[in-house]
Amino acid sequence: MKLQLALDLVNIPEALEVVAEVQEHIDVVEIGTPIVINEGLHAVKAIKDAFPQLEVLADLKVMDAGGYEVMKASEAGADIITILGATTDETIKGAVAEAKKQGRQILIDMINVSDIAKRAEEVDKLGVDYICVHTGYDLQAVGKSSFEDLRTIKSVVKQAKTAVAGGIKLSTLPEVVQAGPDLVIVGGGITGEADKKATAAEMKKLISQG
Ligand SMILES: O=C([C@H](O)CO)[C@H](O)[C@H](O)COP(=O)(O)O
Repeated sequence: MKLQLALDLVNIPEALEVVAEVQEHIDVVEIGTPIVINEGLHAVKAIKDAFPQLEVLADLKVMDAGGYEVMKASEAGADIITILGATTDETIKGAVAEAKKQGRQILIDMINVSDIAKRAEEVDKLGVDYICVHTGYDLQAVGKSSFEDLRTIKSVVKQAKTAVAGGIKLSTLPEVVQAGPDLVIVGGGITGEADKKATAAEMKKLISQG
């Protein structure tokens, strides 16, 4: 089980500072959608250049032009690129083909997919690397979480690795770890803490024990 730090509400210098603080306790750094919108793929390159030992995920949430977007993110140094589960199979197939060519991985973000079990079974057959259940900021704000959806994908996905994101904190991590995802994604649960390093270390410890 790996720990991914999601960086969303920072610029490139702030992102570099946070990763420097917690780098020994994380496996993957996510350049979140807001950073990509604000800074472009330069943010992916800046983190990969500074921390080549860490995997970098570009959270592009691609909805169209799958092959092209994966090619550009790969050029910037992304190891993993996100594609929306809500898009067409054609977009996902294009992304998977390009990722294989470039030696990169595809994570399917199931945000706002209504029938999680059905769509997870479908995308699992398209050769994707990860299927991720995700409660976005706007639904977190009205009290939703992804824990039930994680159990759902764990019961239907046969090929891909599973991931979970959305509002995970140190206090809720044990429940997540118990469900056994391959990748746990945490943003505000680390970046919102006064001692980011200690929080990431404690999370990594819980994950290693799980
Ligand atoms: O993907 C994300 C969100 O849609 C904003 O881009 C976040 O990276 C993801 O939700 C993890 O962050 P937290 O919810 O703060 O843990």
